[in-house]
Formats: sequence, structure tokens, C-alpha cells
Amino acid sequence: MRLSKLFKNAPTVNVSGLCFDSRKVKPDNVYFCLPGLTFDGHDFIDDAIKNGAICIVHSREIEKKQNGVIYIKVSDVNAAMNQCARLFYGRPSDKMTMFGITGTNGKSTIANIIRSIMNEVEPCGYIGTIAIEYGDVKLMPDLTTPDALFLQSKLADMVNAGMKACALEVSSHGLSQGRVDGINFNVAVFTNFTYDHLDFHGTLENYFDAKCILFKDRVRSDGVSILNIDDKKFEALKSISKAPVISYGIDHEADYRAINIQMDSNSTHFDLVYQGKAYSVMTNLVATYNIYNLLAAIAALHESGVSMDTILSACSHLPQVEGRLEQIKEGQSFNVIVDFAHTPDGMEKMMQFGRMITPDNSDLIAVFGSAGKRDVAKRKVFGELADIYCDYVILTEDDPRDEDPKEIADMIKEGIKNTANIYIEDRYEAIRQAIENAKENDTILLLGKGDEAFIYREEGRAPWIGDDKAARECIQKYRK
Ligand SMILES: CC(=O)N[C@H]1[C@@H](OP(=O)(O)OP(=O)(O)OC[C@H]2O[C@@H](n3ccc(=O)[nH]c3=O)[C@H](O)[C@@H]2O)O[C@H](CO)[C@@H](O)[C@@H]1O[C@H](C)C(=O)N[C@@H](C)C(=O)N[C@H](CCC(=O)O)C(=O)O
Ligand SMILES: Nc1ncnc2c1ncn2[C@@H]1O[C@H](COP(=O)(O)OP(=O)(O)OP(=O)(O)O)[C@@H](O)[C@H]1O
Repeated sequence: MRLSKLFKNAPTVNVSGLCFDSRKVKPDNVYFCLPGLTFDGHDFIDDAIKNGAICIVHSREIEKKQNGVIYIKVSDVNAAMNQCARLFYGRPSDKMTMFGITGTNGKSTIANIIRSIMNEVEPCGYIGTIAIEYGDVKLMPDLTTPDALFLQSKLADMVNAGMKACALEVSSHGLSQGRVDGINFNVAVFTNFTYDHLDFHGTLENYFDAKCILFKDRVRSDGVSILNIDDKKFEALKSISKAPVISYGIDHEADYRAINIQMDSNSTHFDLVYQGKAYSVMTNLVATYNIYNLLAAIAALHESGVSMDTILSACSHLPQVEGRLEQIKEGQSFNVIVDFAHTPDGMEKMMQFGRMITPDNSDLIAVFGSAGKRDVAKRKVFGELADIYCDYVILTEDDPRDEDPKEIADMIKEGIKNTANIYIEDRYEAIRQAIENAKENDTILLLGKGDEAFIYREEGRAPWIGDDKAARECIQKYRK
């Protein structure tokens, strides 16, 4: 592409790509000097030029300019990069129905439900924590919401592969770093707002402000904002939404409301009330929070023109979202559930569900840890929740990074006053002991890692068999 297509008054030289990391710059790339949390991209201009950058986009004054290199000064490099990414990749998001899903918990679940039902109407891609998926392509992501350059390139790949829609998880980090600034969403979905990510945002107010960006700035004014009316942030989001608001919920009157909910450990039935009419919904999703997730997805799809018949007939056989309330069934006489719960709210919801499916004379056993180098305050809260709901706790490693997993476990333990607990550092061994010792009708919750097939240790990302595979293997070996 010609540089002049990206910047007014720029020379008409050809550029081969866009890059914000000097180490990854290729010949004839444009290098964007981003201010980061640790470094400032301006400090790596020489490296970028050595690697072949033909153009430097910067905001700081540059004293020594090199011949043959084009320098473009802008007031906000991040904003310029987002705009260029959109143009370089041919405005891909304008060619698809874009669903953006944000909130503390439920983003992956809702995005995957949207994708799977949308696929029955027209091809839909997914970008989020679990994968980047479109057609037969499935890639493992590094981030929930990728950086703007990678994101726009993947959206372009989706358009080229024939996708007509995309369900994108929009994290608060992604919003505050402008990773989705080049996207105008047709549908913006809000799940819920509880405690998370204080290590990054500092305060809950900042965390919420980041979430607001999707509804204030990034949704199209002719689009729609789908909001959870039972969440305490409903009114605040409604008041700032650029697009008309559609509500969903259980406890309050809503545009899409679930009533008469009946649930067991394998399925849920409820009546969906929409515009005064009740539709009977049968779904293989369980746990009350998943009814919220399903309502959000139903509202998002229906408001984008998918028929209620198509949506409701798909609800009964939704594919298992990997590592989200995944029930491990190997013919054993007790329940084993793998779940990605890693916030206090997620933990509590899972433990409540575990309690609901466990008979009074049986035990609820939880196996979990907490991530290293991430929010420390939630550790004790996890312990307090386990103390309320569980009969036995096995504390183990999560993603310790360069922290000592035992010290993390001790911080969780500060919240456990009455419930019996042990510490088994090795996650596989912790799962093995839980499974080997479970009695008939007990429930074992394996929490925190979900579908992840890696553990972040001191030396980086190390392979991990995965909670689901570990559990299946242990049931086969020790309970057959
Ligand atoms: C905390 C955070 O979000 N950090 C992101 C941030 O890094 P940073 O600000 O620290 O960047 P930096 O290292 O200071 O570097 C500044 C600039 O100098 C450049 N640089 C740096 C060194 C060099 O030699 N050459 C060079 O050009 C860098 O490429 C960058 O452009 O900007 C980088 C570039 O976009 C991101 O890769 C990085 O994400 C890191 C990897 C990360 O782990 N982010 C997580 C916390 C995250 O975003 N998570 C959310 C939420 C997940 C959830 O809900 O649980 C997600 O969406 O995944
Ligand atoms: N609506 C909800 N309310 C509360 N907790 C939920 C809800 N949906 C899911 N959870 C819990 O949060 C965990 C993560 O779910 P999911 O991956 O869908 O959320 P997420 O917002 O995408 O999280 P992340 O971005 O960290 O992956 C689940 O395993 C479950 O424990």
C-alpha cells in the first residue's frame, strides 16, 4: 500500500506493513512509537530503522533524523496507528456485523453462543480468550482482545474467508489501550460488572470507565447496546450509550426476560418473555449465570435480525464452551466440573452451583489456586468463599509466574477459617487426590484454568495437560 493512502501529504512510497515493536519490524514497514507501561517506543527508533523501517510515526521531537527515512509527527501515535490499521487492512470490520462483548465475566461464553447460533444463518468468526476462530481456522490467542494491528489483520482474514459476522471479546485492557478504536460495533453487549483487574486499572472506577468506552464511543449510533438490567451498572451504562438500549434480565422487567426457570445439573427450562409473548426455551446450559449469558446472546442475535425460531431451536444443543462449566463424564459416580472461574464473582457462582447439585450428605470439594503477579487482594476472598460453600479445599498452583505458589496458597488460606484444606503444589497431583478420594455423589470443582493447556511459571509459558484431560486420566486410572 502507498504511504499516501495512510497519511495525507505523505510521499507515495510503498509500505509493506505496520509494526509497533522494533524487534519485529520488517523491510519497508511503518514503525509506530507507542508509549508503553514499561518502555517508550521512541527509544527503539534506531533498532526499527536497522530492521528496515521506512517510516517512523512519532509524537516526541526527534533530534537526529536519518536520510532515506520518512518521519511523520502526530499528536497521538496510538490513535494514528488504529486509523492506519483500519485503512491498511481495508476496513474489514465495516464488512461484517460486529458483536462486541464486554463485562467482568461471561464474555467468552456469550461470544461463543453468538458465533454458534449465527453460524446457522451466515458464517461468523470469533476472537477472544479461548481462540481466534473462523471457518475451519482455529488459532491460539495471546490476549483476549489482540492489539489493533493483529486484530485488524485477523478481521481482514475473516472477511477474505467469507465471514459475514464476528463476535469479539472486548477486554477492559483492550478498551483502555484503544485496541478496538478502529471498529464501529453494530452490537455492544454488557455482561456484568464485579471486581477484577485492579492490578491494571488501580480503582474500580477506572475499570468501569474503561468498560464504558464500548457503549459511549465504539458502538454505532444506529447499532444497539444490549445491557443486563439486573446489574448495578445498568442505569449508568444506559445513560451514556450512543446506541438505543435493549435490556435483558431475570429479576427486573426487561425487553428479554427469563421467568419460570427450572434447572437441574444437565439442562435448564425457562420462559422467555419478549414483547408480551412467552417463548418456551430448553437449553443444555446450566447455572443461573448462564441464563444471563444466554439471554444476552439471544437479545444480541434477535436484535441483529436472526429469527426467534432459529435462535430458540439452537438453544437446546449449544456446543460446550471449552473449560466453562465443563462436566467431565467418564462413568464415575461423582461430579467433576472444570471451570475458568478466576474472579470472586465467578468463584462464588460456581460454588453456588456446586452446592446446588450436591446432596446434603455429600461433599463439595474445590481444587484451585490464584494467579501470580496479578491482583493479590482477591486471594483471601477466594478463601472466604470456599469457607462458606465448600466441605474440603485442595489449594494448588494456578499460574504462579515468578511467585512462590505456596505463598499464594497461604494468602488464600487466610480466608479459610473452618473448612478442612490441604496444599498440594503440583496441579496434577491435586486433581488426582481429589478424584481418588471422592465419594459417591460428591462434587469436585477444578477452578481457575478452564481450557488452558499451559501454566505460566517463572520461566514462562509451560505446557499443562489441561484440567479436563488430567481429570479424565485420573478417573480412568484411579476410579475404574
Ligand atoms: C498490561 C498490558 O496490557 N500490557 C500491554 C502493553 O505493554 P506495555 O505497555 O508494557 O508495552 P511496553 O513493553 O512498555 O513497550 C512499549 C512499546 O515499546 C515497544 N518496544 C518495546 C521493547 C523493544 O525492544 N522494542 C519496542 O518496540 C513495544 O512493542 C510497545 O509498543 O502493550 C503491549 C503492546 O500492545 C501488549 O502486548 C501488552 O500486553 C501484555 C502482553 C499483557 O499481558 N496484557 C494483558 C494483561 C491483557 O491485555 N489482558 C487483557 C485482559 C484479559 C482478561 O480479561 O483476563 C486481554 O485483552 O488479553
Ligand atoms: N454471567 C456470568 N456471571 C458471573 N460469572 C460468570 C458468568 N459467565 C461466566 N462466569 C464465570 O466466569 C468464568 C469465565 O467465563 P467466560 O470465559 O465466559 O468469561 P470472560 O468474561 O470471557 O472471562 P475472561 O475474559 O477472563 O476469559 C466461567 O468459567 C464462570 O466461572
